[in-house]
Amino acid sequence: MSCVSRRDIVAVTPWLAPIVWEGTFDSHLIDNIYRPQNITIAATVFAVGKYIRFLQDFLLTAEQHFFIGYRVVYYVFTDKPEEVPHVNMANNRKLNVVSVPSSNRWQEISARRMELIQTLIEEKLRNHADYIYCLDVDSKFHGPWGAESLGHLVAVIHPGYYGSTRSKFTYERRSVSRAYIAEGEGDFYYCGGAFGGSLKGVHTLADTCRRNFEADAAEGIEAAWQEESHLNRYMWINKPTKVLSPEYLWQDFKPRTPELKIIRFSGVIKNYADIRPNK
Ligand SMILES: CC(=O)N[C@H]1[C@@H](OP(=O)(O)OP(=O)(O)OC[C@H]2O[C@@H](n3ccc(=O)[nH]c3=O)[C@H](O)[C@@H]2O)O[C@H](CO)[C@H](O)[C@@H]1O
Ligand SMILES: [Mn+2]
Repeated sequence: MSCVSRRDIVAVTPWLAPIVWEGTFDSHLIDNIYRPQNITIAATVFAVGKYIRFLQDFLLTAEQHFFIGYRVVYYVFTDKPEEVPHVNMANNRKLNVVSVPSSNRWQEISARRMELIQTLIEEKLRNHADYIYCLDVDSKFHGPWGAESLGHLVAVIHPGYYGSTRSKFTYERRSVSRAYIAEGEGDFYYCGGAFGGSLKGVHTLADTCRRNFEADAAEGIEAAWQEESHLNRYMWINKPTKVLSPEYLWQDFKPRTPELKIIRFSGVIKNYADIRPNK
């Protein structure tokens, strides 16, 4: 077995879900389990407004690293379907474009993803995909992201907070919000930029987050980090069955720490003033 044990990281949660780090799994063995199952992986990515500029690198690098050897279907949500770049793909991989309206607020674009993901699962994915990952477009793949990440409900630890104590997590702290997490509660701070799981697992997550987001909005409340706050609340109540380490969503501006043996996916450095409709 090629896997070596690691003593510098925690590889299991207190509810006994694996925390996936390089060196804790044998991808050959995992592929031997999943390849014969002939599964399809859906990946959603939103490229609305100026974020269309990130799509080409996202797709090119995904074609090098994301579930290579598996059937993959990308769903690109955009208001600029004519600007979706052409990227050559292996014949078991394809891309579908879904037209969506733009918005003047980036917060709304980001948050509305939950509703669109829910609808996609209901209307298009049932019987056509087994697992789904929902990913930020302003990011690139740098290393393999494969079947070791599969699970019913999968969350990624936010790279900004994996070494912090709970009191530093930027959860929604106002009890009026449905994303509220009280002081002293919460497990990890998860990122909104990458999550996934089985269709059923993600459908329930998206449906719940969307309802809570809308109920908040009807009362004039927007959680501190929009859908990311609602996702964190959801994952606190409904524990993820697999947790991915920050290898699965790093940030290019962050210096690498010794625990990080590989970067699989990472957010590019962006000039917010230049790309967001409102700042
Ligand atoms: C790494 C990470 O976890 N990032 C999260 C973080 O900030 P980020 O700064 O990463 O948010 P962001 O600006 O990347 O927006 C999230 C995503 O929404 C889409 N988008 C956004 C604006 C726009 O004009 N057009 C467009 O297409 C695009 O796919 C983008 O990747 O907090 C946000 C809170 O709302 C989301 O939870 C992000 O996922
Ligand atoms: Mn982002």
